[in-house]
Amino acid sequence: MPEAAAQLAPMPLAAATPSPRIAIRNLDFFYGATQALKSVSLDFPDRETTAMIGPSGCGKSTLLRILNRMYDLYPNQRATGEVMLDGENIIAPTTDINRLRRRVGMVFQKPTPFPKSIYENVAFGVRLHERLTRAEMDERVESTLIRAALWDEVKDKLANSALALSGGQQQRLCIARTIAVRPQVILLDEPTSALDPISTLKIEQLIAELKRDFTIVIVTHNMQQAGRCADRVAFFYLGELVEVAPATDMFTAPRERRTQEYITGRFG
Ligand SMILES: Nc1ncnc2c1ncn2[C@@H]1O[C@H](COP(=O)(O)OP(=O)(O)OP(=O)(O)O)[C@@H](O)[C@H]1O
Repeated sequence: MPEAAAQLAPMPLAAATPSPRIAIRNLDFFYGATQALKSVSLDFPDRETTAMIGPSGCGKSTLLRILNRMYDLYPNQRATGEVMLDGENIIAPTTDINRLRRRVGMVFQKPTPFPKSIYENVAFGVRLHERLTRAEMDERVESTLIRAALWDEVKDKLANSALALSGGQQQRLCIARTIAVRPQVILLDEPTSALDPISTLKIEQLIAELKRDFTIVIVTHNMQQAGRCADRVAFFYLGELVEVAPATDMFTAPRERRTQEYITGRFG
């Protein structure tokens, strides 16, 4: 092919690789003078679950908190580099934080339902962003609770306090509250560490179900959980991303010695 024609020929498509919903490039993060993340570059593909693992203090939660600009609440915390969400650098000062937090929802380690009714827990965030009729809101609450695998357990007590639910039910309600506003990305910070094994299994099943519609990023200390839930696993050590790989490869044939030592329990 002549050179000019070759330049015009379409690039071959990487069909097997889904496009990243979030693309991080050269991300540094500082708590005052302490650098907690060092030149991290990492993609979070759409409709996949990525687990972040690594020993305590390696920067997993810091990275999660960057993705919805939680660090903005603290004046001495600072991120530099690029965190592109659908082409927009969300760490730029011009980012609309309210809009970002609607697009990127977060579920915390301990279930944190509002001290309100089950219905209100789901409806509250929706009201901040949308004007729905009563019937539309009823429909949103029901469909969301179905999606969060909680409807059958709560449909007859929607007016009851969310605080009367079990820990596992409360965490599913927190997931419902997050997905009710229709985000693109769901961040989960050790979402089952306060739960019993059966509740943990239900949340893991729910995560597997939700990834059909969302980009999911989960921080977990539990390697089995990462293996069960995640399509891809990213291993961090001392603020650096050591390697990222499909979950099956990461746990059977890690490329880096530090990853191998960590997943075989030699440190952390
Ligand atoms: N508010 C803070 N002020 C100063 N340093 C902090 C703050 N929060 C975290 N750090 C430091 O930043 C580094 C990364 O912490 P981070 O909480 O992100 O780690 P982690 O991998 O999530 O740990 P863990 O698994 O224990 O939750 C650690 O060295 C920690 O001491």
